[in-house]
Amino acid sequence: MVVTSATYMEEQPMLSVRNLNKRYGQGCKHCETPEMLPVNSNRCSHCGSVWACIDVGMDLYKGEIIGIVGESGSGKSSLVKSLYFDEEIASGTATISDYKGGEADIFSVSAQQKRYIRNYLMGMVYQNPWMGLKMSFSSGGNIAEKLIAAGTYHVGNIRDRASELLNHVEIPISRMDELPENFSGGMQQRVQISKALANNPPVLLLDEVTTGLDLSVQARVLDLIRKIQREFGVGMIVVSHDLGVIRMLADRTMVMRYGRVVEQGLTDQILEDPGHAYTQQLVHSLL
Ligand SMILES: Nc1ncnc2c1ncn2[C@@H]1O[C@H](COP(=O)(O)OP(=O)(O)OP(=O)(O)O)[C@@H](O)[C@H]1O
Repeated sequence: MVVTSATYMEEQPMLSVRNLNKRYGQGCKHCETPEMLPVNSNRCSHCGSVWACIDVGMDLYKGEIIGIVGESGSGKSSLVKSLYFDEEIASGTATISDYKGGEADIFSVSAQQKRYIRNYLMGMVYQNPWMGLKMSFSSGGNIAEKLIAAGTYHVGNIRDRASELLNHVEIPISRMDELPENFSGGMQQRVQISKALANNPPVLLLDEVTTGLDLSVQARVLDLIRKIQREFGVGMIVVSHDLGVIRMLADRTMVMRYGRVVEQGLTDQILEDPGHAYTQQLVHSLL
């Protein structure tokens, strides 16, 4: 399944994903392929394996935000974690226009090339800041780690870039040498965002980044994400179970259930006039 929009059709997508399948567990003769499972489940009742993503496809264009919604366990996080190589996929392909002219399947390249892609071409912001930040490093040190991985070694340059990034996410420069452990949840998310942006990646993946934050703190992080989209033209995939977040951020939305994309389209259209019964249920639960 592929999300496209006439507005973007003339450009080359920054990120294209095709037929992505992700399974947790060894599988058995009853679940060798996801099609062998009933449509209303993605878990094998025989061996307990889960097909977390089934035949997922999308095209993400420059400066666009695609929202991914769905109830808990629908496969949203597995999708972005697979794209960031945190998880091994079972099958599928993905290309990035800034990588080898958009010709190479990023899932098939070497571990070293995957590290390159993670360092230069994609940034990831996790729901849990402990996954995205080293809490024993200062916030500046966290950004430095990402810069060093991409070949910036000059201390002065690193501090300048870290100051610029922290300033951008409204963390006082005076706190650059403090451990993020001592920061509030909203501040930790902003440090994570600055770290993810360190090497100007064209694609940013955000997994439930405002979940668990107070509403006012949440609003500030959402504003920041919008600002980054406007100023840097970064393409983003935003995972959220919260349709309010999706409404505010996403140009287009994919709705996932049991690992499959059940509906996709322009966000306004999906929220105003949901076609699939499951989306209708999600939208009505928000009202
Ligand atoms: N490490 C894992 N091992 C085994 N199964 C997993 C693992 N991670 C996720 N799953 C299963 O894969 C399916 C999809 O999980 P995933 O976390 O991607 O869903 P989600 O839509 O992001 O849910 P949530 O909103 O609760 O984070 C679920 O059935 C989940 O139990």
